[in-house]
Amino acid sequence: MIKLFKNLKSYWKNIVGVLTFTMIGVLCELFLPRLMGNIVDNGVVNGDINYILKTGLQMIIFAIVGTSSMIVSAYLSSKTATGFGRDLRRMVFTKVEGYSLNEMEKLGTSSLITRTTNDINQIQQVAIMSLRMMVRAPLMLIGGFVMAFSTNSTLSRVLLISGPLLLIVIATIGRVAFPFFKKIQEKIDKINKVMREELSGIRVIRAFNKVDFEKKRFEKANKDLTETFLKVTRIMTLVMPLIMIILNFTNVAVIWFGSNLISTNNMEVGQLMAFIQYVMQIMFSLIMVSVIFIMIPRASASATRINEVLELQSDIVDGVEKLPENKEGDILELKDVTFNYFDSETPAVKDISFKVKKGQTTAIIGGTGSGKSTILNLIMRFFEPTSGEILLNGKNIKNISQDELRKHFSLIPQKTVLFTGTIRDNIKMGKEDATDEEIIEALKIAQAYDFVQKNKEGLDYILSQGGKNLSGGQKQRLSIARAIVRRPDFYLFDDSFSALDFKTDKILREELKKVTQNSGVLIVAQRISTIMDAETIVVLDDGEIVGMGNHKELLKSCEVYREIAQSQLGEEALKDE
Ligand SMILES: Nc1ncnc2c1ncn2[C@@H]1O[C@H](COP(=O)(O)OP(=O)(O)OP(=O)(O)O)[C@@H](O)[C@H]1O
Repeated sequence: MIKLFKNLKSYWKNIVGVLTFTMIGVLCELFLPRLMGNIVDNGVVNGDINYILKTGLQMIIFAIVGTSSMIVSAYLSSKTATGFGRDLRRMVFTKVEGYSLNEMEKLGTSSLITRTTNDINQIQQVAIMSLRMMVRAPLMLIGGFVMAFSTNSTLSRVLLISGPLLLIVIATIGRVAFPFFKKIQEKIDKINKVMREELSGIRVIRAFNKVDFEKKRFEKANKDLTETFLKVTRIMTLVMPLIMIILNFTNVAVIWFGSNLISTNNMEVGQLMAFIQYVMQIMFSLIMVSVIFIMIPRASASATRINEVLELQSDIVDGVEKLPENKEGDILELKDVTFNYFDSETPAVKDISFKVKKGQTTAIIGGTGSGKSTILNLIMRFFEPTSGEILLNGKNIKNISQDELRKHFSLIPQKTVLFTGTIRDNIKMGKEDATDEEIIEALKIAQAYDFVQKNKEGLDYILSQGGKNLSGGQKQRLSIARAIVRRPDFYLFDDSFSALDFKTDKILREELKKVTQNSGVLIVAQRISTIMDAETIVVLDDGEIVGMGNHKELLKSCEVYREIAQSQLGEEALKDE
């Protein structure tokens, strides 16, 4: 947690303010019992009204200054802690943005969300408490003790027993509770995960009548979290009664011994009253410390989880070299690329070598799970190849920055992702400064303009989260338009025509040809009709290339391709080839 708190450095002015105002506040509070004792011993006992009024006025001034200082200190500490929380959220977000998909999978989306929200909240709470209490409590403790000792040193011995006793009780309870706090955060992760799956998969869950099953799954996670909370709460409920017992016994002891001292004329009544207040201040400062100690274990479990995110080194490091100028005939080349997912021993793709030339279409075909999407993910550098290299214009993509690399590509992912906002906003993701004319042209090529035009809002039609107010095919066409508007050097289509009917698929590809003449096109497809015109077709089977060439060549040379073609086009169609 200390590591995280180092980020408070930029708030040093606020922190100095908190310390100063807390100090003033505490000093004022410490003087009040002394003044009250004086009123009793010197004013009340002697019947000196003037003294009472004068000292009373001093008490009012001390009270006003003390309270005002505490208000300023509370304001500054809240401002600092919330700013600190905002900084942490920003740091985590920026770090996660730089992760490769491997790291994302290692930590898990739900856990990353909990860490950015709930865990950072814990730290923020502790920061507020610490700023307010960490100065106030020790200052009050020491100041109270000094004042109590200076009021009556004999009676102060009572504090030497009750003070440490209180600390021992609090420390023991904190120690027992610590492991549970870590578990609580993990269980919140779990509940978030179930909730996320339930919400995103609600249609499938209902369609398969799995609502009860999901309910049970949620109940289980919920019960698990509740039980852990209960366990920790049971332990924590011991804190207050134990503190109160010690506090009350201390008071009884102070009054008992104080009365004896008064009866032997070694103490005055006002002094005893002031002493009792100091005891209260000391004990309450110990309670404040205990509250922090109770919060620290949970926050420190959260801090560990946040540090895990901040310290996880991405296996993808930005290169610094510049990409050579684009020329006609620039190519993307994969050379003996092999890749294993982090939790898998067998490679998802193995020894992959092929080229994607500008002005040509290259296609990848293969059964499900044969590694087609993996190849596109490697080209976009979402993952780093385990071995082999990917070259763009002859330069290993490792050596250039990810921004620089991705500028040259438009990826049309298998699962369409659209964002909340207008159609215009979504298309502009491809090119920030795209004009309406460019957007409309892209929509026309992507065969999306007709349905966009049908809405009276046109480009201003607002898409709900994930584009849920559109059909699968409409979403896919918008995703294609977003890629087209960019006019990249390379288009990567990951099974991006699957939701289109055959006719639209055909027209779209014909239109596409007009704008991709100077670009390299890499198409991953299941449908042979989508890719049979490609200059080069790469046939994948179980992560390995089993054939490469054009349609005609592959029909002759590649058994796997022939089988796919046969199953999709029929024996008759193949006879004409
Ligand atoms: N994130 C992942 N973590 C672990 N293994 C994965 C991951 N994604 C894919 N795989 C595995 O890698 C292999 C290749 O997957 P990939 O998604 O590249 O196949 P694909 O050919 O695109 O399949 P499809 O046509 O069904 O989309 C599969 O065996 C799959 O189980």
